[in-house]
Amino acid sequence: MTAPYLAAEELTVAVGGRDVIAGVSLTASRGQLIALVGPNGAGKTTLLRALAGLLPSRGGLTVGGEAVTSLAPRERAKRFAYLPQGHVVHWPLPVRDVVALGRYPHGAVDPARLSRGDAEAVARAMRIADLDALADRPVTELSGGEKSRVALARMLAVEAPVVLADEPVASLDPYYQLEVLGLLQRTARAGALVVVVTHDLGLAARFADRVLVLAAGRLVIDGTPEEALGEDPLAEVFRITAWRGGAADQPVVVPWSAV
Ligand SMILES: Nc1ncnc2c1ncn2[C@@H]1O[C@H](COP(=O)(O)OP(=O)(O)OP(=O)(O)O)[C@@H](O)[C@H]1O
Repeated sequence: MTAPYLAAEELTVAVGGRDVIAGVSLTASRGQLIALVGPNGAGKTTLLRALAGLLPSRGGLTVGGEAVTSLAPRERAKRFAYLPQGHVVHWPLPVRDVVALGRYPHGAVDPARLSRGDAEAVARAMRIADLDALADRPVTELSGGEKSRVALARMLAVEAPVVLADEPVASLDPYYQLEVLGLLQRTARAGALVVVVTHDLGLAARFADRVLVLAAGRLVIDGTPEEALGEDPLAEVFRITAWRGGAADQPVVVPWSAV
């Protein structure tokens, strides 16, 4: 196992006067795809934002051995690529220019005048997200799923060591759900630490190396998909039963009934 790249020690996040995240400790290495799961309101988005230094927190938080709070905003934006939930762009910019916004932390302020390195990163992200055919279309005219892929490509264009994606497949059809999880898995295999928030326990089981289960702001399970999505955690945390099996050496979890 490679050395931890991201470390949180007793991380606590207060929102609206109460601790929404309470004493979360974890370490994570580059090369891993981690699924962050939990019921509605458990604190997944809050934890993801806090890990990127987008929310003030108490406790320890380091990235690459440095305190996240010690990093200048631009340096933080280079270390953490963050895909917010339900991301929308309201300006009718061409898809390619929206993806180029991902190079802003690297100093690219004008999509029409990208350096060669920035242009190559944008082209890589567009290709990975299967957007070449949409490159010149105004982003406002795309379908919800197409917009999601643009947001994903913008995030990938950062080429950051840590990728934090909040429900990246929520509005995608099954083909692109599998494609996007597959590409995030390849991004992890290429050396990034990828954390994905999802309600799709089947995709979490199928693609994640490790699953973090959050309940009422606490990290209650940190384990393999088999451990984290076993019968007891599903009943106690998610209040469901599931059909569990395996295919091609991968765990299969199909939510079955509410308990
Ligand atoms: N700005 C805010 N002010 C007050 N409370 C907030 C704020 N943002 C989040 N919360 C509360 O913090 C808790 C965790 O919210 P969060 O969005 O992190 O949960 P989540 O696990 O991502 O939920 P979901 O699965 O529904 O997206 C919720 O109870 C929510 O009401």
